[in-house]
Amino acid sequence: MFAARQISQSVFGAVQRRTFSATASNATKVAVLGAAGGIGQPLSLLLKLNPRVTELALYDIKGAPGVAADISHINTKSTVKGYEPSGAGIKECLTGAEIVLIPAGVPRKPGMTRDDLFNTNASIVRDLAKAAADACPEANILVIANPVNSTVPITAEVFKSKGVYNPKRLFGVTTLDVVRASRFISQLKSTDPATENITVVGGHSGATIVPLLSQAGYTLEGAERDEYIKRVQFGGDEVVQAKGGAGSATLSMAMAGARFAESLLKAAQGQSGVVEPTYVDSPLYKDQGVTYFASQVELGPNGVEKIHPVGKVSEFEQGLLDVCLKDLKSNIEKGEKWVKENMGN
Ligand SMILES: NC(=O)C1=CN([C@@H]2O[C@H](COP(=O)(O)OP(=O)(O)OC[C@H]3O[C@@H](n4cnc5c(N)ncnc54)[C@H](O)[C@@H]3O)[C@@H](O)[C@H]2O)C=CC1
Ligand SMILES: O=C([O-])CC(=O)C(=O)O
Repeated sequence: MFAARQISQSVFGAVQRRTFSATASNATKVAVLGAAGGIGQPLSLLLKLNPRVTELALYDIKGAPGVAADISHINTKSTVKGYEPSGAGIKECLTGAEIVLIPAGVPRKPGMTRDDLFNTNASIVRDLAKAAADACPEANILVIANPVNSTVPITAEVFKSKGVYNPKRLFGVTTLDVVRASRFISQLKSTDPATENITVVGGHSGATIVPLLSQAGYTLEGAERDEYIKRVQFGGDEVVQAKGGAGSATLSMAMAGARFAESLLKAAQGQSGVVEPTYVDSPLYKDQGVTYFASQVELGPNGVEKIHPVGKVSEFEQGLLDVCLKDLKSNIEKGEKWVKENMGN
């Protein structure tokens, strides 16, 4: 238990570290769909180290029992079980889950945009969302699979079609953008990255990722500003290039996913004031036809507790937001249109 506490403290961000408690008060089942993948494996590892998780259910079309057997030897209290499409399958994996993380889907190769993944990942997410809507309609669903701007609306439409949609329980995981924005500013300003917490709003691809440096009291100018914004917006591409065809960010994403899950668990277990930026069904720009938007969201026992407004932004940031909203609207509409035409059985 001591080791778990130390590792958890070192992997989660500043907000988590200030408030971290190692006491698991509730029985909490967490499911990972796509658990044998590049993100799924380290994410499952980090969840095994989280004392708030009491049962870990790992599903993949291949390899999950092996990952589960491996992780189950770690000396923390939670139980771990792997599931494949055959046998007990996804239904048993999901039944009773409080949190379902979905990193299942193909990653990018150099030269691709996240939207290029749509054709493959839309149907994967749709089918997993159907399984979750049937087996654990009240769970918190955390969508990691790209393109997040579209896969979240797809998930929502599936839940709506089954009459179990609760907008407070559906989250697009954009935590990695916050992690990057915080890390990259710390490199420019020589600060401790663990104490930075840059708000990032919008969505999760290129120009839809809008870091709000002004809200952290920072002003960058000229080329330095442009390079910073580009690095945050295209941080994913930096990793895709460096991996040279072997995939996209997995380890930093696992950390980001585990951080978001930890925030939800803390809020579910009664801690107040837990705030994370996340891409949710949001009223903020509905009047402009943008029905999902990432902003600071206070989490609570019912999922989304309060969606904070974007707040004061600089003129430059307003320009970024205008571009973001245009792209986001078309990403959302694409997902909704596709799933309505391809809902299947
Ligand atoms: N939201 C974010 O910030 C980020 C999202 N991503 C996205 O996460 C996704 C996964 O990335 P990686 O783990 O690197 O890919 P990966 O290819 O290493 O792993 C994906 C896993 O999903 C499994 N899978 C495929 N279809 C499935 C199905 N129907 N049911 C269950 N499992 C299924 C595969 O067998 C594989 O194990 C990609 O779409 C990627 O773009 C990646 C990084 C950051
Ligand atoms: O870039 C990608 O394709 C994976 C991703 O979403 C990220 O690293 O932010």
